[in-house]
Amino acid sequence: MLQVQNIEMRFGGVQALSGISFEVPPGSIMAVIGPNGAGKTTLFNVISGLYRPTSGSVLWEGQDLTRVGPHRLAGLGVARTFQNPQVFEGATALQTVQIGSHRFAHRGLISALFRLPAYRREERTLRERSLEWLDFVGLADAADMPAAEQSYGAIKRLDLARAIASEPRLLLMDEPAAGLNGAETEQLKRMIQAIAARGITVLLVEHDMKLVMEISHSIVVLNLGQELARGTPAQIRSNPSVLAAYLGAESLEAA
Ligand SMILES: Nc1ncnc2c1ncn2[C@@H]1O[C@H](COP(=O)(O)OP(=O)(O)OP(=O)(O)O)[C@@H](O)[C@H]1O
Repeated sequence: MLQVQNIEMRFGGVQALSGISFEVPPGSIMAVIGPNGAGKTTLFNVISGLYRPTSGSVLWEGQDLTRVGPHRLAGLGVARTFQNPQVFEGATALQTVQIGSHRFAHRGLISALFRLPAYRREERTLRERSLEWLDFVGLADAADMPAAEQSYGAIKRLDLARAIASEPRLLLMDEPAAGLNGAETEQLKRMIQAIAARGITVLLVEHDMKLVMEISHSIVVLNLGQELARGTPAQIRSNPSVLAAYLGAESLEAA
């Protein structure tokens, strides 16, 4: 269970977030939405350990993520994707995904240097697992191609495969649909649903209202750093203050 508890974030005189609390039950999909400047990115950065909040905590399986720092997330079963993922120059698609699974590598330097059988076995298993995740995001054919030469949409899918390869129990997604076309967003929707169906908890920050309405079990609407509304897609869609004041009837009706 992810529990966001009374988060407050101040940047100098700017109150970016105040009194933000919600829970995400295991295996469910929760979306954070809101107009520009609402505080979504700030909240995402707090939950993913990038920002230390002014006050409040983010509990994941009893651990406070605001105290551990982003580099320790994988060890706690937490992974994140990026709005604009960077890939290593010269790395293949498969190698990019393997970066995600490397935390499962137990063999040390000596066995790597001498390529001992146990090391080779482990390498083969990690490679096979990474190939499975590449296949999951529809990129099996690109395994040995340079990651950097993939399309923007494919690099985002690669980033998702990298995150999932660490076998997280919680997946944080920063604007997964940004920059994707309709077909790619539809594919993303099925992937997120498949991920949640495996029992992985998903929290996403997203602007694409159609996607949010279709996949979320629960939605938090932020405005000016505060919670404006929270509920199921149907509740949010018919919430007059959300509709009228912040998202605009058009974008919700289109969803
Ligand atoms: N590092 C920072 N220093 C000062 N103010 C900041 C900082 N980061 C965010 N803010 C302010 O906090 C508020 C919330 O910004 P945030 O980027 O979290 O909103 P958002 O909902 O993600 O917006 P968008 O949809 O445009 O990405 C804004 O007023 C912003 O100017």
